[in-house]
Amino acid sequence: MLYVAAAIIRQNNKILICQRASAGTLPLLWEFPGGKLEPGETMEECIRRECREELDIDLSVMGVFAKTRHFKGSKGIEITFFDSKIISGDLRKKVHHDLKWVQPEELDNYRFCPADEEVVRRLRQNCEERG
Ligand SMILES: Nc1nc2c([nH]c(=O)n2[C@H]2C[C@H](O)[C@@H](COP(=O)(O)OP(=O)(O)OP(=O)(O)O)O2)c(=O)[nH]1
Repeated sequence: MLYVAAAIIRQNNKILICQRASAGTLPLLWEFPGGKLEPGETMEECIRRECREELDIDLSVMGVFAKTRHFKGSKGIEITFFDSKIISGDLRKKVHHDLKWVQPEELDNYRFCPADEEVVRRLRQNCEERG
């Protein structure tokens, strides 16, 4: 199982989404910022490290929004999505192809990694329920 932490970062009713690089795994698909857990760190440490490394921002982690598992053949990925806020830093695109702040109802316009589909659906539903 591959363990990944990802951040749901909200600001002014928008959510930060990131487009993966054109080279490498899942090219140009959209994702929530984050990455793979390294030995010896907690999931919270992982998400804060990845956001510092990839976006130059410091996060405050509020809680777990969702934990999902996705399988492709025998390979499994478990992603812990954290509700988070930016506490310092100016967002900078260091490794991604593109970054965007989008409203939940706009999420459908972007092609996300297959493992993110459930969370995208939940984010959309939450906004519909609030009307
Ligand atoms: N950060 C992030 N990764 C995701 C999401 N959905 C999803 O399937 N992934 C996958 C893509 C990667 O295989 C892995 C995260 O790895 P990473 O970001 O640290 O490293 P990477 O792009 O170099 O990944 P890889 O090429 O080694 O697979 O999780 C998501 O929403 N956010």
